[in-house]
Amino acid sequence: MLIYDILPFCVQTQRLIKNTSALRFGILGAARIGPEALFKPAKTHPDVVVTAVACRDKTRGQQYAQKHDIPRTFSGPNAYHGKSLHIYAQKLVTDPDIDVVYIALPNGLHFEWTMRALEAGKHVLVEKPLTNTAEEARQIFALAEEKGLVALEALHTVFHPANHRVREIIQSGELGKVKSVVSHFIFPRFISPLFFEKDDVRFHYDLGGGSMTDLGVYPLAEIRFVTSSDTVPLEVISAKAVGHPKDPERIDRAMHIVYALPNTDATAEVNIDFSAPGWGPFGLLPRMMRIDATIKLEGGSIFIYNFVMPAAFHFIRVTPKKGSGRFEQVYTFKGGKGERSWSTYRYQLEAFVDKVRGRTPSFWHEPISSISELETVERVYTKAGMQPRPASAYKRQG
Ligand SMILES: NC(=O)C1=CN([C@@H]2O[C@H](COP(=O)(O)OP(=O)(O)OC[C@H]3O[C@@H](n4cnc5c(N)ncnc54)[C@H](OP(=O)(O)O)[C@@H]3O)[C@@H](O)[C@H]2O)C=CC1
Ligand SMILES: O=C1OC[C@@H](O)[C@H](O)[C@H]1O
Repeated sequence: MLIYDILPFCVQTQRLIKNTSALRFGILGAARIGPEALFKPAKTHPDVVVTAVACRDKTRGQQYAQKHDIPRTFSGPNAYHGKSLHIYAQKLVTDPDIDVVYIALPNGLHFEWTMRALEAGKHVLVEKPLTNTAEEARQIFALAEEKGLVALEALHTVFHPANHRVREIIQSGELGKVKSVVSHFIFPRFISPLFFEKDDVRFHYDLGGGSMTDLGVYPLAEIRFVTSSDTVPLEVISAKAVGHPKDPERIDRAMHIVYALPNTDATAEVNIDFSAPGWGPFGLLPRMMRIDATIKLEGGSIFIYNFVMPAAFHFIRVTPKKGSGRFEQVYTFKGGKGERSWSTYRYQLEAFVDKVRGRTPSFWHEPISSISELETVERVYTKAGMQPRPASAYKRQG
């Protein structure tokens, strides 16, 4: 089970009549994230159909396709690795009946398969983090631009109106300048095995695992987005990693990071953990699951609870130093597209399709934001005394 499996997004499952020329998406990997990030949102988008999945294992691929109503399966052993063995994934990305490739593979494979899809002339929606290195991200956006294709890192949270509302409150100036931010994304140890597999892709260095690449990109994106500092890498003042038992030297189970926000003396502190131990005598008292951010400003504070899955439930508490506070919950944009039931992924899909269709999306997660996010991730690992995630061996073709 993963965190999104427990969310009540079922309201999104009503069926629509699709456009006859709807964009045909193919997913690489019979991935756990597929249903929440693409299949459910696609059900309410008239211009999206999911038509194919590539999977290493034939039986599992077929079961996945059947379960999620995906008409075509490309599968066979070792679909993603080796010179000739990647044939099934390559068949999907080069298939003339696919318009968009959705890359839901482990992080360390994102670069190669995004490049292969772009080389084949396909638009690409890539799971977060876009790549293992900032240089790889630059290559992706350069190729996408050269080919006139859309490539988007699926950093879905920044598409949701709740996070836009926090940014709007800060930008309005009602509470003055930002002084500090503190953010958490923490899974307590007692429930961690429910969300992460024993041998999870997140715990493999060669696959780009680690708490910073997996969990850390969310608080990082939130901090940068709400403080409008998402076009430059953040300076990392300090970063302390706790090693994961599977590979303690290279994989971080937890990270404590302090960033400097640009053009100000404000700092942002982040705590992330795949499996936070209990506290108190013998660590017997369990910790709470935490997904929140507190922004302190000159004139008060803003707290957002659940900036990662705000469609399930969230609240924004605004506490001015003078006067009374308030709570807000924001599920739609005023006068914009969207519905109460739309998840972060659904808003993201709307924007992605708008972009592919040549319309201006109401919001876009720009290439510069992805590149500078990855520069920051590299800085965090270096500061923490760990090797940044390894670059892919894949070289652009042609
Ligand atoms: N946007 C979001 O909210 C979320 C995003 N993610 C991101 O999505 C991506 C996939 O995560 P998730 O769905 O949890 O992952 P899964 O564990 O489901 O793995 C995804 C796919 O990767 C392939 N795979 C697994 N292990 C290996 C391996 N050792 N070598 C090569 N391929 C392998 C499998 O392909 P096959 O089916 O062919 O066996 C699998 O289907 C990650 O980048 C993650 O960061 C994840 C969760 C939430
Ligand atoms: O949304 C998420 O929550 C849990 C993580 O492990 C996952 O990769 C992430 O995207």
